[in-house]
Amino acid sequence: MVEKRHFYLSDEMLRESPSITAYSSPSLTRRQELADVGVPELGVEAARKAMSDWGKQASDITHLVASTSSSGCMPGADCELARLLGLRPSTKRLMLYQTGCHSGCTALRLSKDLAENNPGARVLVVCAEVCTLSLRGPSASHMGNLIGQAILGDANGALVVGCNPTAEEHAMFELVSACQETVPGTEEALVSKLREEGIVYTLDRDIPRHVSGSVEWLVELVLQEATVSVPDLNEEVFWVVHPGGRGILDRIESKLGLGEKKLAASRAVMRQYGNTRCSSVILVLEKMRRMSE
Ligand SMILES: CC(C)(COP(=O)(O)OP(=O)(O)OC[C@H]1O[C@@H](n2cnc3c(N)ncnc32)[C@H](O)[C@@H]1OP(=O)(O)O)[C@@H](O)C(=O)NCCC(=O)NCCSC(=O)CC(=O)O
Repeated sequence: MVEKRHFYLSDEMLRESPSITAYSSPSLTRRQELADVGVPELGVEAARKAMSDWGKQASDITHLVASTSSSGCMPGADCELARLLGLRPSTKRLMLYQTGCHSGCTALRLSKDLAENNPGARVLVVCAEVCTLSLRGPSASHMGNLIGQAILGDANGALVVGCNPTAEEHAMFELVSACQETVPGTEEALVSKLREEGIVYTLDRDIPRHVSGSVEWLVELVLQEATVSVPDLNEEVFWVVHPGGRGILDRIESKLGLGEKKLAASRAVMRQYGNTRCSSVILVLEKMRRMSE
């Protein structure tokens, strides 16, 4: 289902750093050097587009929530993003490192709380991913790694979150409610470890089954928390689902009995970019927005 992916790492960079394309070779320093530059460099492009869409100035941003699983350093990518964007030094920054694919939703959830609890706040959310820490060659004994190498790609997404839009602001989505649930017994399903050879992750073959096994009660819970009644999950509901993998989307669709067009935005992003971890959800929101237009 993945037809195209985009990578920050060029052929030249890979040839210069063969330790990155080996399955296991000490390479953390080189990987981190590339991520130190790549994450803010690409994140800033997404942020500039989101801010120009929003139509206001960098000085109007009060908070910055940045997320990536591609790096880890201090001062963090948030600091460099703020500098490159010309945000005010008093901008309140929050950096989310190594929080995985669900971090796009985590960033949205946090930005909602920040916007609702700080009158006039305008929160810039930047989700930036480059595969510099996790790209590696195959190993016959590590299928979960190979699956990840086959579906993950690089992409960056950004948006501005606030409450009570002014006359010049045009809100595109409303964050009605946000929640997080930990599904018991899935702690070992997706594991990512930072080692001398970079990030080594393992995707369990049962991930699609775990997701589809809990999606019904999770959707019920979300609707309950949002105090929204949805008699038919196909009617008047738009679905923005993290494109984790084709198997995951297929199983969610069949478990919830969704019509084939309901996950079209997620499938389009999967086709054009692959699974881009925390930025995926912003890409799907953007796709949904364009499809709705
Ligand atoms: C990769 C796929 C598209 C392949 O789908 P297919 O229908 O082509 O094939 P399939 O599922 O039947 O799998 C083919 C064979 O590979 C095996 N297989 C599949 N996944 C495996 C894994 N992770 N580890 C070991 N083996 C695996 C299957 O058991 C099967 O073996 P046999 O033939 O012996 O039966 C799908 O399996 C999928 O979407 N998987 C989920 C990918 C995933 O984990 N995404 C989450 C990414 S992380 C993320 O999004 C969050 C984060 O990072 O935080």
